[in-house]
Amino acid sequence: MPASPSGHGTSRSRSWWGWGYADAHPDDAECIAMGALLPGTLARPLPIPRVADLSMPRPGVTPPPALTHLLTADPDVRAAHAMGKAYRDIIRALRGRPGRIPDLVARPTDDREVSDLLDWAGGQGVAVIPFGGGSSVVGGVEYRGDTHRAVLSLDLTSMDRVLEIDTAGRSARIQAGALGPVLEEQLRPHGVTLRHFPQSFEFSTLGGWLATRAGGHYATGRTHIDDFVQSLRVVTPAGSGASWRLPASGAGPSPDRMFLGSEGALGVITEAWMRLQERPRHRASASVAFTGFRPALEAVRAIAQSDLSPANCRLLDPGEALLSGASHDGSSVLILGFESATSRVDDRLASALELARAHGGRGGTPSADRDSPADAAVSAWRSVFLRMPYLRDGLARMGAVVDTFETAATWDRVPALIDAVRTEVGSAASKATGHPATVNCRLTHVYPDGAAPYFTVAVAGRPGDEVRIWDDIKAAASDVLHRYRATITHHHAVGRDHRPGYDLQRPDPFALALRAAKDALDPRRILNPGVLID
Ligand SMILES: Cc1cc2nc3c(=O)[nH]c(=O)nc-3n(C[C@H](O)[C@H](O)[C@H](O)COP(=O)(O)OP(=O)(O)OC[C@H]3O[C@@H](n4cnc5c(N)ncnc54)[C@H](O)[C@@H]3O)c2cc1C
Repeated sequence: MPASPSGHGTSRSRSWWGWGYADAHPDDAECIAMGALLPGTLARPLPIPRVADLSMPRPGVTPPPALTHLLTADPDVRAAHAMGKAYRDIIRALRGRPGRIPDLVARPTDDREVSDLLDWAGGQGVAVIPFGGGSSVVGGVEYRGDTHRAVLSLDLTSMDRVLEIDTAGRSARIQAGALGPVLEEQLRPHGVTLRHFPQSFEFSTLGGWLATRAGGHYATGRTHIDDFVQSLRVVTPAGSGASWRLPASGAGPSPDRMFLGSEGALGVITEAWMRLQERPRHRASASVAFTGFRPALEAVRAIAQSDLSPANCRLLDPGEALLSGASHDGSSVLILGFESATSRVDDRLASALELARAHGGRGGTPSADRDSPADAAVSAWRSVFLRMPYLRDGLARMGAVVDTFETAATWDRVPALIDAVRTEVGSAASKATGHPATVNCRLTHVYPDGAAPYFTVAVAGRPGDEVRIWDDIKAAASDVLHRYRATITHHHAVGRDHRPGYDLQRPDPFALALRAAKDALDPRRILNPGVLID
């Protein structure tokens, strides 16, 4: 059995403690070079942690013979399922203090087996943590309680098939444990795609996307996975069921809406009918530089409020632009991209560039209408974007405190919100560490009525104190978001880390209804305890 969830058809092994493939992590020399850019970091990287060094108690529960073929207590597998992939998780693993390690990991292959595992766990007082790719960045896949007899990580990645394709209706029935590439590989021969590409695409699953309401690469329009859902099948401790496949329905509150974003606390999503698209044949992209960030925000608002609907409309502030190599002269950079399966997109790009220039944007030579961008800033940004999680882990090895958080707010609040986050989070980070901190911002998704700013914080930590420092930084960030009535998360989900912010954000009657749903569907409180509702 591999050391971590599927390497999806490759022989490469996944890192149990860090992002992605173990062989893709920066080596010591690269870590040291990165650390030199952040004053106060360590002289040498922390060693790569070893599972053999973890203290791992024996499983606190013995499964019945009928289920043993689905379960493993292999230490490598247990360690790989102990946490998600936030900075908080990476540094705890590096320090040899991961969260509570699950007693057992189960890999069911169908609904019946999921249901049998839930029945057994309910009878034994075992907490069940649904686990897709384990890419949660909000403490969504770890157990932090002490009221359950044992913890079972329910890994869905053996349920990874595209079961049916409805070509006429352009939709497919897909098992929830399919990792992004596994799912797309099965759709490709049919000329269709789900075309949902979160940054974590390679190592996250359809079920995880649905359970967290993930945000994909579309910057406008269909930004969240919700927009592609036709129906869901869910197994709960109280029974299983599927919603009808419908193109749209006005029949009362949507059953799918109850499980989208339910983060494994109400049931296990086992499959979904998903709306597909033809593969795009026409693409065009360009970047535009701005001297000031405010005019750039205005340009983005104008584009978001037009009917141009760019697939990519990422605004990078000067720090982000520098980090990704998109600019070296202190400019903010707007990356624009258009795509279509049916018609050329050059005119739409030209119109967006016109709007950007009307707000002071410079440059913006459109690429040819093809896949690889001609624009150097667009290319630079794309390659750093995909490598970024590996670099973050390298910086963590150098003792840096470095992670991201994201939000969304209406346009009337966006500029002041971004300023307040930069100032207040930057000063909280410096205060907590005694080192200068950087807080960079980009807009990942934009809407006619608002935008989703995404922040990256980097500061040298104090050895051994990194988790507390990050928690202080996150608390300062949550305070600002709450004050500006900006959501605690636009797409990273709530998990355990965002519970306080989520509790403040949701209306009381809704909390009552959620608690009632939890009572009805999970009466023994075994599913992902501590997430969304107690
Ligand atoms: C480097 C990096 C980049 C990221 N980029 C993005 C991004 O671009 N957009 C974005 O939205 N998020 C992003 N994330 C966050 C994360 O990838 C998403 O939350 C993703 O949707 C999680 O999918 P997963 O399969 O890994 O789920 P997991 O991490 O395994 O689980 C996430 C949550 O869903 C629950 N769950 C998982 N599967 C099921 C199921 N079948 N039924 C019920 N509950 C289930 C879990 O219990 C947990 O609460 C990123 C994370 C990292 C580390």
